[in-house]
Amino acid sequence: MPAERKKKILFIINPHSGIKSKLGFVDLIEQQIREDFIVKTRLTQRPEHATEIALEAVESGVDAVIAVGGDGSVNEVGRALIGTDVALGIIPLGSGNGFARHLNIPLHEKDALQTINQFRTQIIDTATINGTPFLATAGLGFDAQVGWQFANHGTRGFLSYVQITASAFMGYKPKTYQLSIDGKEIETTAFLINFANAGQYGNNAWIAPSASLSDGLLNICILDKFPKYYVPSIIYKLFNKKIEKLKYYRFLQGKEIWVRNPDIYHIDGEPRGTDVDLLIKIVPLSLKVIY
Ligand SMILES: Nc1ncnc2c1ncn2[C@@H]1O[C@H](COP(=O)(O)OP(=O)(O)OP(=O)(O)O)[C@@H](O)[C@H]1O
Repeated sequence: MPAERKKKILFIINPHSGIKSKLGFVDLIEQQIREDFIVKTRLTQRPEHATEIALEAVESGVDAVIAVGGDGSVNEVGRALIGTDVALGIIPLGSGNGFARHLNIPLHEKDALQTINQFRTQIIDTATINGTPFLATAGLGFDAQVGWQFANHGTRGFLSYVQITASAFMGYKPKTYQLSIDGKEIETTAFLINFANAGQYGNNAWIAPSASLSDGLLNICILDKFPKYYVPSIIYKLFNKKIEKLKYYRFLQGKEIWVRNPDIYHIDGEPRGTDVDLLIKIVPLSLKVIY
């Protein structure tokens, strides 16, 4: 009987993500990944580089590309794999790691590497915003504000998120948005609006606890204007998967959403600006992931 073909996997390491050093990670891969895989590793040299490397890897016939980093890295690798049979693996070494946490991928590197050895896969939905793919969440309002400030902050990691969220909150004013969700028009003044494929921002802040990666729908989460004394309750509910019980929160579900000229937004935590309307669409069952 012919021996089973060895699977080819490429690790793409973002040295800039999170606060943990990636020095020594290549050695750890060599120690931990079983010999029945053919393994290569590459380091990114700049933003978007991971997408270029992953596209080349797809062309060369790999079985999986593993993003070593946070949600930004997962997005950059994942977008090259959408619609192919190549699996996305994740070693969560970012600041928030929201997508990996939603998939229950262990946060400890050695344990996360075991998920690659096991190579269990599932097919999930992804989404696009004006054609650019996202995997976990995209958002407007306060979400986008935090995304901008975090991208321009000198240091990464959870504590930087806490600092930035607190400073962005001071003086933040809710805005009015016009949306069309599967043809239904809505005008609303909101603190933030999140389009959730996966359930959390990262660091276990669950903005959409009931979001599913395989239901063919996005959760459109709206946090209305709220009095300041509600902040402790919002934080508690966000980190305990109870935000859907908050009276200033509501969510709808949809497949295709238009947003009229929102100014700034984020895609998987990475900030973007726009002067055109946004079209956000679910792409059902479009990406194979190792979980
Ligand atoms: N070599 C590099 N130098 C500078 N920036 C890079 C490099 N490679 C990738 N990047 C950029 O680093 C940014 C942050 O990466 P990533 O999102 O993985 O980590 P994080 O922001 O710390 O974690 P999380 O998104 O989970 O909070 C991304 O925008 C990515 O484009």
